[in-house]
Amino acid sequence: MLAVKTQELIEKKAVDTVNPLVAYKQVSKSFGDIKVIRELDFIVSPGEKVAIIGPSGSGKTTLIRLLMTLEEPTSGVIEINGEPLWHKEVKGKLVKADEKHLHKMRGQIGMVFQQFNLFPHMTVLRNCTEAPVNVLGMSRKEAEERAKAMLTKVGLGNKLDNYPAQLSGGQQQRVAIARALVMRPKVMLFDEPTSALDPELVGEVLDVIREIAEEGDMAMILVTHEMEFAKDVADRIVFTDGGKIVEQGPPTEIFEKPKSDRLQSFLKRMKSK
Ligand SMILES: Nc1ncnc2c1ncn2[C@@H]1O[C@H](COP(=O)(O)OP(=O)(O)OP(=O)(O)O)[C@@H](O)[C@H]1O
Repeated sequence: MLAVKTQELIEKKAVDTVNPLVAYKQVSKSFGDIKVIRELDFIVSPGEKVAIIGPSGSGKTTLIRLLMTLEEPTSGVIEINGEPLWHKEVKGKLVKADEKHLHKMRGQIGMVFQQFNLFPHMTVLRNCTEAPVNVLGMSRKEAEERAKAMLTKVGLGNKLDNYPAQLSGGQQQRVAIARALVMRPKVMLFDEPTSALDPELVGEVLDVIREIAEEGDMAMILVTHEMEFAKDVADRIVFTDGGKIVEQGPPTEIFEKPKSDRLQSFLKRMKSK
């Protein structure tokens, strides 16, 4: 049986929106004694593009690792399309989810990390077909067709048979983006996707992300230190500090009329960098 609080949170409607794609309800995450995320409520609508900004250590990466099921909340509930990520119903009772449930939920999410995490011994094409074949059960033929289309979309249709080591960092990150897209996720998570790149390679990766964002239907949650990019791409900017959302709103409000002292001084520091 679940704790009463968890049960109540699952039953509680997410604030502010009728059918959120993603809902964090009172989510906290601690590592030992350190509370990194604090009773956080956060929603993302279908197709919405959200950029998360905030000082180093404010919990941005942890926030999206929780959705990717790479971390488990210490308390609170996360839902995708109204279905709890870490809990499932068995015979009318909510219980802790098993690996099968997590696997199914994870199938709706794509993630692109700072490091590209490609398999070095596999070709570019193979890197993009392993998960759809092994995780989604897609036929290899369909996976290859879809992978080729996604690799072409990110400008790498001519690199199918190359190995990661033969590509630049920017190209490797574009493979990682194509690999996530092949899975047809409902939401794509980007964790500082350009921070491991040489400065001259940042633009090509941002351009690809921008293009995907403009296509529209997939939601995106993007952790970034690139303020101009966040302004361009996001429908909403979320400013986190101390494991909480301090302020959020459309880019024009957040960047041009920041309300809180903490956001004002963060933006000042970012400008002077
Ligand atoms: N697995 C872990 N074990 C212990 N502490 C962790 C772990 N993961 C994160 N932390 C701590 O949690 C805090 C928040 O980390 P997180 O990476 O989420 O912040 P961030 O806002 O993404 O930072 P940055 O902008 O520097 O990437 C940091 O103090 C970090 O050291």
